Amino acid sequence: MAITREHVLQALSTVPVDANGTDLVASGRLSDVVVDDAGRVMFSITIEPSEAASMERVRQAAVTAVQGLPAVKGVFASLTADRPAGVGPSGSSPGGARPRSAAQPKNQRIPGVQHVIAVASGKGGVGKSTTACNLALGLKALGLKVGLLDADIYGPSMPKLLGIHGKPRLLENRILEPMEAYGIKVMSIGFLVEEEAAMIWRGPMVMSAITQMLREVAWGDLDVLVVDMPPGTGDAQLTMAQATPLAGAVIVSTPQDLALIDARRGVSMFKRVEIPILGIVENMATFVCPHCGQSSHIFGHGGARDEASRLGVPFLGEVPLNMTIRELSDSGRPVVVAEPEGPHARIYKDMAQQVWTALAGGAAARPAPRIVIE
Ligand SMILES: Nc1ncnc2c1ncn2[C@@H]1O[C@H](COP(=O)(O)OP(=O)(O)OP(=O)(O)O)[C@@H](O)[C@H]1O
Repeated sequence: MAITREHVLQALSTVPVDANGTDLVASGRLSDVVVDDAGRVMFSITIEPSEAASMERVRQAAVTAVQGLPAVKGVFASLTADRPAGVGPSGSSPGGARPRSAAQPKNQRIPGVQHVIAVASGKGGVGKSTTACNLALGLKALGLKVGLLDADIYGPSMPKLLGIHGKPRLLENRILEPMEAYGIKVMSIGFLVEEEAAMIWRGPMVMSAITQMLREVAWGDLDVLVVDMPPGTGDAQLTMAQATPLAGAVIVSTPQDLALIDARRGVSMFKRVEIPILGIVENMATFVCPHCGQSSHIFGHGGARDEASRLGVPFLGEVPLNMTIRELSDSGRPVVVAEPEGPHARIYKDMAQQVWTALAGGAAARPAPRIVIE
């Protein structure tokens, strides 16, 4: 018998949330309950930030209750807290103070993971996921142990980019085993929910889903965990910044003015939460005609380099607009592994080297202190 929403609600109505015995469904804290065709169940529980610890027990009880239903193949439940007062829609808070929600784990390290870096963009479609994936493989090519977390909940692309099929295994204590491709460990919401269901992950649910994917996955020992962020500069990015000690962020932009304005916003958002900018990448910089070999600058050229220098952050390189990059990505064989000695792989490997040098030096983008001899 297929599992339905009603079955799930019935199970959740047996879970008490307070000493008076109010049940989860009656408490009004339950989000919409989503059940997909494969029998996986998703929901979130709304809490006050101060209730994070006590309500975690309720979340676990809710998971247990739903898991006990026949035909349930998986449960993804999260606690969500409203934005703290004073934090605007783009995540800004008056006076530039670092906004925090007590519902999120605060900057705890992920055991075994040396450095977590974010790959971000101010807007969608600029090639952030392509860059994150090839940068991760470039780091791997340096001999490092690398993980890749696809936190782009709105449009997870790593399963396709890396040609990964199947579902991650559930280990003990609700911990997921990451998938593997080309020698890197990979986790994506795309492994857990169908594409259409991913679109349901909105607003506060996104925050909690990201922290779960960071912490409830057996990453093991990693030198670098690369996180492909959702595009934009909103809550999900701020959650990320707050949930884990990010060693730095790489910002991807195309050379267009509008993309650059968004990239600038991305840089300032990370700076506001004191996360070093590892550098800016210009993607789709030049178009080399496959027929005549002539280069043209469809979106303009050099804008990101200029912007990086204006903002005082490193410029990590420019990736041309190239059909091979696109075709290989579409077929699940990223260019760094498909053509490891080719010119495009070289660009990503150089990028990886610069990022690793900054990380290993511990300096990231922090300016060295100025020594004044008097
Ligand atoms: N340098 C490039 N040359 C050619 N095609 C590219 C390049 N970079 C990315 N693409 C293609 O552009 C499309 C968007 O890229 P990608 O998914 O990496 O962008 P994104 O910024 O992560 O998008 P979203 O925010 O929508 O997830 C993909 O089809 C990808 O193959």
